[in-house]
Amino acid sequence: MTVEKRFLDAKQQYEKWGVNVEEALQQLKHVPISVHCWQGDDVGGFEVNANELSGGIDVTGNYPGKARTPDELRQDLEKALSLIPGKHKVNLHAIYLETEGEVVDRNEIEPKHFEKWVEWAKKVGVGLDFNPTLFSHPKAEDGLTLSHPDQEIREFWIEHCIRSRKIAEYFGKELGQPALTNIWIPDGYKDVPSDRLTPRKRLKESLDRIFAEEIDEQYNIDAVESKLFGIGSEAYVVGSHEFYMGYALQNQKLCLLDTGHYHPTEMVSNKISSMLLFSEKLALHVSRPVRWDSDHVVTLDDELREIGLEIVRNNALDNVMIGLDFFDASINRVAAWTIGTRNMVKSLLLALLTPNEHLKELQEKGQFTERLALMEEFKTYPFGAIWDYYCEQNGVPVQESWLEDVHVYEKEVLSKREA
Ligand SMILES: C[C@H](O)[C@H](O)[C@@H](O)C(=O)CO
Ligand SMILES: [Mn+2]
Repeated sequence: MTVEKRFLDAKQQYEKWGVNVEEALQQLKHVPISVHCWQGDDVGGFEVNANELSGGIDVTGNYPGKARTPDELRQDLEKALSLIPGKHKVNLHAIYLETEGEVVDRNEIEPKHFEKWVEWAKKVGVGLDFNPTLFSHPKAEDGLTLSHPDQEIREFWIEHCIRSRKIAEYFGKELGQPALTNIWIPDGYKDVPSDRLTPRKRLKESLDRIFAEEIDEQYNIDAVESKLFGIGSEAYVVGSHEFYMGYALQNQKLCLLDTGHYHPTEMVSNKISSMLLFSEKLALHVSRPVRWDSDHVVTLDDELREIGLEIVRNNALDNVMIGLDFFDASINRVAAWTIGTRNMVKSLLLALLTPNEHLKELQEKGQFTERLALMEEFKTYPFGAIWDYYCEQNGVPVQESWLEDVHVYEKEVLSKREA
């Protein structure tokens, strides 16, 4: 049976519930997922004086063929994007600058260092997002940056972040869509602090300095990313969820929720409706924590499906900036991007195909038996036939056939890269 025939049969089953399938597919095409470049080279970057990965994050595995240069990383990203339906964005970190061999420190970065990324983005038709990199640097080695007691170190990182926003503004102007500048810092303490307030006061002052210049949101949108703990900051993180939720609300910035940055039973999906009641937009780093903030490749698990449902139920496809954040070096890195991003798109499609208004009515009427029964039955509705058609319509491989493309790419390209 052809993809289209299966699609038409499945479409009828959803239409029975008033779902407009064609409209859902059209909506989905316009939801960009921000694909994180750092999965492609294990968060290494291209600084001339590159440092070991730090900041309490970790990459495990040594699968051969990782990108070693900007051109290789862009080549790998292009391959992955060719296997993912829809038009997306690529998320860069400051350490992915290109300086023609010149040593450029974090407080010296400029838009010109990202010109090749912009040229590439125009060529492949993607938007760009940006992140200042406040880790993997000598001035971050004691695990404090924007909240550091040493003002000189704070000034260094404040300058880095100020420059990062200007680079994002450059992306926005060049590419005709706003770039998200997301600030995450590793600041915290391994053991129980004697003073939780003072570092947070310093962080607030630093952020106020960083955001002092108003930048038009048609070019740059600011986000701040919270965290619960990291390796070496198990007892206390300066930029906690409460800190950034308050700071974002008070300063009209986006709070960025990373799904690996909360207690294991605390679900980001459960936070979205509350956050959107008080702020117009929010940002996500969709990841998969296994035992800790392990940054596993995103799978189509219950939490991912619930995140998709919350975004759609809250009519927030234009208000939630969806980024991915995982780095797995134990598998083919192009496959990792492909699996994680296709799953994020699947999650949104599953939500768009759900008769959400009907389910809301059942809840309002207290018909909890029907609510539960239907939510469970919809899980086995023929979603796959719709997804396969969406992939075919968008010119990307259907079902697992993309894996063969990755195998060929690995044989012809990745395997030829010496470590
Ligand atoms: C590389 C990213 O900045 C990093 O993963 C950050 O987003 C984070 O989630 C740290 O745990
Ligand atoms: Mn993150």
